[in-house]
Amino acid sequence: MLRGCAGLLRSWALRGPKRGRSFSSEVLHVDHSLPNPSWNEDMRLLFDQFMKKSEDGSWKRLPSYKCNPPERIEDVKIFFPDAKLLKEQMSQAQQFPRSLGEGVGFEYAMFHNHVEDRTVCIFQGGPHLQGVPGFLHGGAIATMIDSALGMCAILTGGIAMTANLNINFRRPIPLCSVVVINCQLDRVEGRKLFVSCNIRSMDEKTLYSEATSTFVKLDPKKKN
Ligand SMILES: CCCCC/C=C\C/C=C\C/C=C\C/C=C\CCCC(=O)SCCNC(=O)CCNC(=O)[C@H](O)C(C)(C)COP(=O)(O)OP(=O)(O)OC[C@H]1O[C@@H](n2cnc3c(N)ncnc32)[C@H](O)[C@@H]1OP(=O)(O)O
Repeated sequence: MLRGCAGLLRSWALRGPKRGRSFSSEVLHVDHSLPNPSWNEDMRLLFDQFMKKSEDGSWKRLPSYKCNPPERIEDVKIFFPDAKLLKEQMSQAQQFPRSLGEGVGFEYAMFHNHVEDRTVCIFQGGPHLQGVPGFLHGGAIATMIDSALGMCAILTGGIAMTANLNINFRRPIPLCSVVVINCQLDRVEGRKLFVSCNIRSMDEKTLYSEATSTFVKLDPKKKN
């Protein structure tokens, strides 16, 4: 199903990539987990359904930006005191899944349920994420899985990194279709957070992928 893809490519071709643009702080601090014109009907429908579920406070939409705010960078610096974070590099740094143009890469929104330790990510993979013609690249799928599982782990356990990620790709995901990544925290053992997820079609009939992962909470006593 390539619904919406042609239109996206057309608008990308018409506008062209914004070459050499320096990002203003306004652009960098836009919340990208809100609907934009590239979202197709399915994506909007799911978004609205989860916003409805968020009304009683059980689910919370997770805002998402191209750049981490300074306080987040400070949080992480505690664990990497010797890291040479060059000012110039840091000023250009962006969250990988937010680094592509609107509609052509990773379009997603995440919602978290603190009581159930679950994170849901609705994901529309754009035309620049192609692997086998017409389908998403496995690396793009892995990126979204890692990001969604990462949020699930970090929101429960604090700052942690992916130590291990196992994915079974069961069915190819059509480019520009909308899928749902359902993540859950399975258990915690010391600093290890065991999380898992599946990726399903909107109607839940197709199981595209399943994954399990171990995140390890960073230890401030260790010099990373
Ligand atoms: C990721 C930074 C998050 C920053 C958060 C900040 C702000 C939040 C804002 C936005 C969030 C944005 C994104 C979040 C979403 C996505 C996150 C993406 C995450 C990544 O994309 S991240 C990149 C890839 N990731 C790495 O680059 C890790 C490289 N790696 C290491 O840095 C170390 O390896 C580390 C730290 C993992 C562990 O090192 P360590 O020295 O602290 O711990 P140690 O080795 O002692 O192990 C302690 C216990 O974990 C067990 N253990 C260790 N390794 C294991 C493995 N592979 N499999 C199974 N179990 C394992 C041991 O067996 C022991 O278990 P036990 O205690 O039972 O003996």
